[in-house]
Amino acid sequence: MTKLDEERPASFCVSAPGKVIIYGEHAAVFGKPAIAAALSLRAYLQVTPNDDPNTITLDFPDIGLSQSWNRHDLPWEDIKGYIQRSSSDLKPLVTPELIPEITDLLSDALDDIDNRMHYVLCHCFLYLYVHLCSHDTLGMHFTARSTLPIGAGLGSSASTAVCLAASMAYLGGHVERPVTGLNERVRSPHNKHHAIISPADFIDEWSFVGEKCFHGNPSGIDNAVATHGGAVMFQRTVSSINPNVRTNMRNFPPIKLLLTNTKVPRSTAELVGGVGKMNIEFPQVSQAILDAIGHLSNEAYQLMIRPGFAEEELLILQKLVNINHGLLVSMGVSHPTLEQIKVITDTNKIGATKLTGAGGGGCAITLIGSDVSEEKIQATIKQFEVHGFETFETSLGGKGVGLLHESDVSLETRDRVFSPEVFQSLGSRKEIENLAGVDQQVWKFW
Ligand SMILES: Nc1ncnc2c1ncn2[C@@H]1O[C@H](COP(=O)(O)OP(=O)(O)O)[C@@H](O)[C@H]1O
Ligand SMILES: C[C@@](O)(CCOP(=O)(O)O)CC(=O)O
Ligand SMILES: [Mg+2]
Repeated sequence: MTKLDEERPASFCVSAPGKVIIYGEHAAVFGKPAIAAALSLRAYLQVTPNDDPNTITLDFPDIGLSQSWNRHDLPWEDIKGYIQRSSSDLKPLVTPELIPEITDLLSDALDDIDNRMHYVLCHCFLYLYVHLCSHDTLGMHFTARSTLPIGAGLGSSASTAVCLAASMAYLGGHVERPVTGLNERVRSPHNKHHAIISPADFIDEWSFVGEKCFHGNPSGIDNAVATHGGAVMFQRTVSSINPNVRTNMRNFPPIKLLLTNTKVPRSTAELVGGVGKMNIEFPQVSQAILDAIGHLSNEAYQLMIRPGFAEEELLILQKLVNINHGLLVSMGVSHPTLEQIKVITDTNKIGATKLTGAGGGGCAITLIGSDVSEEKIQATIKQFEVHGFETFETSLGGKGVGLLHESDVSLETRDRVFSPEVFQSLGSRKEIENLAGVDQQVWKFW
């Protein structure tokens, strides 16, 4: 082995799922409980060494972004004084708000970016990079692909933030490689009473910072699901002292969901901002709506964990879906296309529909009735297609953040799996899943 080989950092890929919020979006931002589950649609981030170890390269073809920086041009010295570190192990600490001085110091590196979406992504990348990596981290090539629709309410921002946080936490030496395979149980459950944070919680915390870069005031539910996977009941703690409450729902009931994308673009930041305005304009009205959503999430949770979940529970869950949608409409976050989906599913009597995620376009979910025939569902999907809507087939409750290390991939396929060019050129969702996934069994999960 030559000296150069020894110094060459290893290639790896990280991946995190999107999510579907079943009850409680928007209210989650204000500390009300919400229920969400991981999707099988995921974001993938390939990280490979650059030929020039001084260059940091980003290729995010899903949004048409190619960007690079010389690592020596980042203002490491000026930023150093603003980064807070743990006194015990010197790991960087998340702060309740983004540090404006750091954002300001990064503005030179972002100067030449005039596309808003590119700017937000690059700011998020650099903000996490200067905290989690260092001047000495060799320049890598970060290439991202997602099988999730972007800006459609399925948490693409959070799964991207989780991939960025996980890759940098690993590069920066803050977390070890995961060791748990796809079908294995976590070998050494983290002791909650132990002072040291688990790798998954470290990634969760830093991806929350990434979500803040994407949309200002996130609740944390999306990045929690993208990190930990499965299905959760989540409640943000509005005081900064207590941690958020995240209850895993291991026995998530076998509910059948139809996930339909209106394909109307919208921005979570704007929709969350709109609800914030309503809260200031009509505080009592707004509070009553948010409280009502919190109550219905609690009711739904009790039903979902009831042993012997059956028809009776499903019917009540459907009623709660309808109430939840009505409350979201009253908050001004629906869209005529989402109402069209609701009219079609109600007319066809296939189930109860609500918007999911931030709304304003994006996706709706339909909780399908137990007696609805497959023919009826297919006829409804055809009707959606006429309106230009797209229906996704996806399963709920999958794995959270994972890592595929080059040493886990055979020598014959390694060059292909870790080639940025090949990764960027992949066409279909299946191609992305298969190449980045190789054999799914090889991935390890934190
Ligand atoms: N694959 C991706 N490549 C680059 N940026 C992405 C990707 N996925 C998500 N993003 C970022 O997330 C933003 C969308 O987030 P958001 O408005 O919260 O919608 P959602 O999270 O529902 O998809 C995009 O504008 C982009 O900045
Ligand atoms: C509206 C909200 O509840 C969910 C936003 O989800 P998405 O970005 O639309 O996938 C905001 C949040 O909880 O951070
Ligand atoms: Mg988002």
